[in-house]
Amino acid sequence: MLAIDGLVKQFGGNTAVDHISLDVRAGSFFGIVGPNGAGKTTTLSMVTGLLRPDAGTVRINDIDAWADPRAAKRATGVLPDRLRLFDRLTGGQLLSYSGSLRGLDSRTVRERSADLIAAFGLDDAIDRLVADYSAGMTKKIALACAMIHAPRLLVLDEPFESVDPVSAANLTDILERYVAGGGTVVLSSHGMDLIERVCDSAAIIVGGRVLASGTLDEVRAGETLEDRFVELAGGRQAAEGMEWLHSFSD
Ligand SMILES: Nc1ncnc2c1ncn2[C@@H]1O[C@H](COP(=O)(O)OP(=O)(O)OP(=O)(O)O)[C@@H](O)[C@H]1O
Repeated sequence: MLAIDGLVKQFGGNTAVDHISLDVRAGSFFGIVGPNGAGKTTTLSMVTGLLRPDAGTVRINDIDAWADPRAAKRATGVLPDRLRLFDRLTGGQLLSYSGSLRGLDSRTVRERSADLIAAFGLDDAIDRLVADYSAGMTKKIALACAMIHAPRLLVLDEPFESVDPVSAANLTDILERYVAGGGTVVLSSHGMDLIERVCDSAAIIVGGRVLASGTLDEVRAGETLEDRFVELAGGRQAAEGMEWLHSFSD
């Protein structure tokens, strides 16, 4: 469903993504983990057409995403990092707008919006401006907008950040049903437990490179995902120094 081959991105002298290759099969729930600054957002931005790669290819459903971006975008729903939404619209208006942009007729938009609003538990918020939403509610409306055109692939950059546990469980449920129906999810997250619970495959990215990828069991290699992650990311750092922090200001 998604084939990433030899992706490279440099910012000045810094290689943020260093020949990343990943294969995500259709119907997979794929988690990407990595320390801060590992290159996860940069990789996902190149997958979704938001950032041009210096080298490498991205194929979505056998479409070269950079040679035929329109076709690739039709197949993809995206929740980018640091998302800027048209937040002077209400949640309902934003959903309609997203549906229209995707070429859906108004009846389909109405029907799907109603389903999404119910599924995401946004009934009470739908007539309020998105600018007034909490961070978690903003994630939910953005995810609903990403799903309205029924894409084959969902690419979600930290979808659970700021989302409360009940909503996260609800959101996981929605995504699991989407995958059970043949959809494919690729998400990045710092939530190891969550990835272990919901994903069937994963990749650990450190320093712009894939250090492990495959089924969850292959990546864990007999450990917990968190232990394997910490090991590959260079181990835990002993918190030394900063004795001044115990001197307290008063
Ligand atoms: N627009 C940019 N200009 C310059 N450097 C950038 C830019 N975007 C990302 N970088 C750098 O590229 C590297 C990878 O960043 P990226 O945002 O992809 O990491 P990440 O794995 O998503 O991190 P986090 O878990 O903290 O979100 C970092 O060193 C970052 O400073």
